Amino acid sequence: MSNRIAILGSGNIGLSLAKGLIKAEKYKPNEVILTRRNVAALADFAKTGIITTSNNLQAVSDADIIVLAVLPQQLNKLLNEIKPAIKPDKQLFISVISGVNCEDVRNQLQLDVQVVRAMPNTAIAIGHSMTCIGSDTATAENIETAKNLFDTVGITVQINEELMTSATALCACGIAFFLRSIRAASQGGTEIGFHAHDALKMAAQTAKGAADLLLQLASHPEQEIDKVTSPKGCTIAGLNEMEHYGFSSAMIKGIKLSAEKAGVLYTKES
Ligand SMILES: NC(=O)C1=CN([C@@H]2O[C@H](COP(=O)(O)OP(=O)(O)OC[C@H]3O[C@@H](n4cnc5c(N)ncnc54)[C@H](OP(=O)(O)O)[C@@H]3O)[C@@H](O)[C@H]2O)C=CC1
Ligand SMILES: O=C(O)[C@@H]1CCC=N1
Repeated sequence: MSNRIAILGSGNIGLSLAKGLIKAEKYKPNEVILTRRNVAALADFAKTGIITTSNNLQAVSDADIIVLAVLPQQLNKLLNEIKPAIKPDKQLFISVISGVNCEDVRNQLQLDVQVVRAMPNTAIAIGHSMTCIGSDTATAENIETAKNLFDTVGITVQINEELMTSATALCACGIAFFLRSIRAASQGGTEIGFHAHDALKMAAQTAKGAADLLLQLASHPEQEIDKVTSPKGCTIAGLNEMEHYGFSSAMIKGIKLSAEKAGVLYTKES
């Protein structure tokens, strides 16, 4: 079998993954197979040498790593379709689908396939994903294979499979939460005098600096905040006003609700 990866379901996250893997030179374009039913929507990718098809069976036959990247409610139909082409001893399944356990995939297929779950975010397209990896029965070698793959497109951590829905909320949905925070900051910036595009750039770079302070210095947010809040100053005034309006509480409640929702996205009967 050739060194090929098939991504079944080339929507937002499937395409982001493909872009990231090719950018990182983990795969050549002709080693990546993208599928979706409306294959015409992949025409731009086909022009770059990536294999695009609506034939999931053929894609599975031709690949040794198969990424499941359809919506939870689309999964069972897809698994029923690809079952005849699966070689359980020779292929690794990586599922990025929220709310679907490795066991759910095996039960639907009625095959003892190797499944690793991965929860990336859309920053995978530029090599900056936070990806959580987990499995129940996959071999250490296959978990390592999945980890190596996602290591090329960001940072990975291995977690217990039970925490995958929490990882979905914190990291996969999380990127949207931080993007919304940056948009809100830029809107504030526009109210106080900056043109929108300048305000957005200033807010985004400020957010990047905040994240890098934590990642590079391994410090705690409050440690870094204490360095900014001069006594009787304007930072503490702004921060406290935000807290009066429930800033931290809103983020915590949003993440909790996302995690609850992530746990019920898939129904076995779908
Ligand atoms: N978006 C994100 O940031 C993240 C999403 N996820 C998970 O990834 C999965 C996909 O999400 P997302 O990319 O946002 O969703 P999208 O709707 O953007 O992508 C799903 C894709 O699957 C395709 N598809 C549906 N049925 C089939 C089929 N039978 N065969 C082949 N392709 C099919 C659809 O195209 P067509 O209709 O043309 O077939 C569509 O392009 C979800 O399970 C989600 O939980 C995980 C982490 C992050
Ligand atoms: O919103 C969703 O359901 C998907 C899962 C994680 C990110 N997007």
